[in-house]
Amino acid sequence: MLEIESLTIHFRRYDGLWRRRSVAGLTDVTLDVTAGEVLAVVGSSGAGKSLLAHAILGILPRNAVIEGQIRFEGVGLDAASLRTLRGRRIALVPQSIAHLDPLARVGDQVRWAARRAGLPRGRAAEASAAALHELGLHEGVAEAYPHAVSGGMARRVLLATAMVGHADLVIADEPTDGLDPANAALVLRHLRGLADSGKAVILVTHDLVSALPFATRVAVMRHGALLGIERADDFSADGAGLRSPYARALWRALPQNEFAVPGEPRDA
Ligand SMILES: Nc1ncnc2c1ncn2[C@@H]1O[C@H](COP(=O)(O)OP(=O)(O)OP(=O)(O)O)[C@@H](O)[C@H]1O
Ligand code: NI
Repeated sequence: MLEIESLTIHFRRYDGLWRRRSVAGLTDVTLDVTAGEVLAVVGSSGAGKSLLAHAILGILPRNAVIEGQIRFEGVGLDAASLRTLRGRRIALVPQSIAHLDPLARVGDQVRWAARRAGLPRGRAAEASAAALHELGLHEGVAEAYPHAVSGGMARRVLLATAMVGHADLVIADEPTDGLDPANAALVLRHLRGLADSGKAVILVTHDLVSALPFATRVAVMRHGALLGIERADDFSADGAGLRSPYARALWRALPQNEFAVPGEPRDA
């Protein structure tokens, strides 16, 4: 469904008045996402995960210089194609709950997302109520302003705005940040459900362990580069099935795995 080929992003910056400098963001990232799968994109802070998400949606800042190809169902993504795809066939769950409009009731915001996705007025109201309900948010929540809902609820509202238009590709940027384990699992179950119903999901997260039960494949990023794409199932036992040495090291270093590595000293 989505193909990214040799995506490189850098940022132009001015040092003082005259000197221009270029700061690397992403380097030569190639990956694809197919219908029916959850691709988890993992990496520590600053790895470039959000940049990747924003590049797909075409919402990078003006000083970003982009090279490479991004194709959605074979069509190159550019400003024109994105205008029709964004919010309709490709949806974003943004990383920060600050992206809710503080001056609008949350139910209205979900309804607007449905309208933007092309649903007629009546259907949009219905779909928005259904999406909120499905995520365990009762009717009172729809009437509330963002400041009056908890962080966990706000996260689910953001997920509802992305789900309501039945986009084919949902990009969720840290959708479980700040959620307790039960709510995090609820959100991840929903994303998995989208994939199981034939959509494609990109799940950006720094929490590999929580994502694994719901992911099909895992793309491991570090310092703006893609270090490998692994099958989620290969993150098991001592990780011998993992192809990238970094992914293997990452897996073996997890606290719960420290005894699972046969024949290796624990502090190696
Ligand atoms: N507008 C910009 N100008 C210059 N550099 C930027 C800009 N936006 C992002 N970067 C840099 O790109 C790198 C990757 O940032 P990104 O937000 O993608 O990281 P991330 O993996 O999403 O991290 P986190 O887990 O903290 O959200 C960072 O080093 C960041 O400073
Ligand atoms: Ni991020």
